[in-house]
Amino acid sequence: MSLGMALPKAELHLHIEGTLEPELVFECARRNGVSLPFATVDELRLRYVFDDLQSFLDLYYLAMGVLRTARDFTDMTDAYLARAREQGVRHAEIFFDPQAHLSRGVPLREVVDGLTASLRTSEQRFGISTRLIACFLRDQGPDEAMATWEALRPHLGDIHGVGLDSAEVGHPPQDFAPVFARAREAGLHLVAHAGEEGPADYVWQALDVLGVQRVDHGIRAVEDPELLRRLARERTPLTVCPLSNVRLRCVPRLAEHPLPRLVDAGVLVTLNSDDPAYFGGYVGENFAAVQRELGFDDAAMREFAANSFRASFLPADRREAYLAQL
Ligand code: HPA
Ligand SMILES: [Zn+2]
Repeated sequence: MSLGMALPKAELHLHIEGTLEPELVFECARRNGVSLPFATVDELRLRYVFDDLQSFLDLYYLAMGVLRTARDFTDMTDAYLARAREQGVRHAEIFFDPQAHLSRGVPLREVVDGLTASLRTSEQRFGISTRLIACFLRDQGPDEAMATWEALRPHLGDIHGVGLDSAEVGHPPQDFAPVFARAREAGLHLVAHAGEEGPADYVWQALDVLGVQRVDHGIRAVEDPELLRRLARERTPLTVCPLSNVRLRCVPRLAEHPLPRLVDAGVLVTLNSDDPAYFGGYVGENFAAVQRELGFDDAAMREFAANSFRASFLPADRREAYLAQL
């Protein structure tokens, strides 16, 4: 097994709905009586070629339409944890998209119960500690985000943070200042996707207006030297997803990924899979691809793994215990 696969690591940028493999899409469709616009698993897999973020999101929201019951969410999460364990994951901070299910008439109780039924015993079964982060769909606007926040309130015992995802361009972080302020007052951790397809200015807004503790993606920060200095000085982590960036054509090829420039600027970078069922690899495969294509040495790969624990929302003593394993 390659070093990248074997290294103990935390995964901090993982959409649980993006772990839905085609086989489970068909299994859930069958048991829920949902009809699909593809005949076979292979036909679905052939669609996994994307021009940009939106073309991916169209298929991502379509496929997750088969998730109807708590059991579906439990099975999907169990399958992710089993795959993640094989790739060295010891801790996972997992995103889910409440609005993508509420809008289809699936009660939030069903979603959260299904996810937590798996996560509650993830340490015993898979040796993976977990946290759950609810993301607002930025393209559905700030009012719907606030309504979603209200719907989430009865579930806050199971939710550790909020994030911001979906179609980025034209939906700047600053629009979501009120709902992030509520989450902050409730003591939640704050993250946001910014600088994936959107400009470096969205990263500034995520930091200054939303007050996020980590930036998801953030790769377009390389276009702004002042922003790089800020991220490095404040040790604000970026959760970079290399295979995702190539598949969604944010970066033409892995060999041209801005990762080395981010590292050289002193930014605390982590490596993650984003939507591994769709982007050709789980987190260990992202580590392996980065080492192969960008020529990082073993010490640099260990540093990415160490960063994943440093950037986690675990308490300091648990972070230190994980770091001691590296
Ligand atoms: O990479 C992503 N970007 C934005 N929204 C998303 N939702 C799932 N994956 C993504
Ligand atoms: Zn993402």
